[in-house]
Amino acid sequence: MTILDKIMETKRQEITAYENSYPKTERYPDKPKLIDTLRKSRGVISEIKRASPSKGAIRMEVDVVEQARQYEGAGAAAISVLTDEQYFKGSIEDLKKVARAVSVPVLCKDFMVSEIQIERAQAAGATIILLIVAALKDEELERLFRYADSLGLEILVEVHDAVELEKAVALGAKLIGVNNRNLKTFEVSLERTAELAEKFAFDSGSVLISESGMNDTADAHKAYELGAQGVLVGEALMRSENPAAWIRQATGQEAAQ
Ligand SMILES: O=P(O)(O)OC[C@@H](O)[C@@H](O)c1c[nH]c2ccccc12
Repeated sequence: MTILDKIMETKRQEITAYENSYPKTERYPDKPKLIDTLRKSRGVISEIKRASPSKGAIRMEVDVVEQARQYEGAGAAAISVLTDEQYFKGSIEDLKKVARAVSVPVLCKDFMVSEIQIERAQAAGATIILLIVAALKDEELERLFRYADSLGLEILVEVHDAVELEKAVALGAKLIGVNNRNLKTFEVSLERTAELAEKFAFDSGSVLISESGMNDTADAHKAYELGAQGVLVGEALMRSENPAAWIRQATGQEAAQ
């Protein structure tokens, strides 16, 4: 059983305890659409990630609001918040706190298998959800995509190979993320972005986002050169003493030191 299988199994158990509906009671600061931001300029989707199955603890004690404000202040295109508790030590509370504090798009980073999680993410202030092609049956992927779309959410569709990319395109996904990390083996390589960028229809109006494994801002520049319009960065920003400078360097607002 791969780690992805294991996470999905846990997730299916976990969500049985969720409430049946999440009324949208709280108002969060308005946020633009990530697709509009990325069509205008390249950007860093900056992640709040306390821990991960592949790396263990990264920064368990992070002040998520403080971290998110630094990201936003440096011009992050969006903020991604891990909400999975068991494997990533995040929470829906982390997401709420961030969504209240910032005016950039907020991505609920979790393993979606059901509509109820999507409602919960939106009620917690997320404007984007993630759907991982490798984790879903075609029918589930399509159903969850349509559902999130009908709620006015943006959907980042994550792919890892050419077959998955075709599925994302067939769905009509506008935000397509190439995960450089294989969620089954943990192997990481920017080659995944290189390979799928060759097959990507850049004139289609969709944008390519290169996810994971950016060790430094030079990696982000490489991803942009390959055609990515956005990069999704977690660990490097969480470990950086100056995440704001990292983001500015990655977007070319500040020279590398
Ligand atoms: O910390 P990194 O290597 O910069 O990666 C960030 C992000 O891409 C990664 O957290 C991620 C990408 N897809 C996911 C799906 C589920 C959980 C996590 C992820």
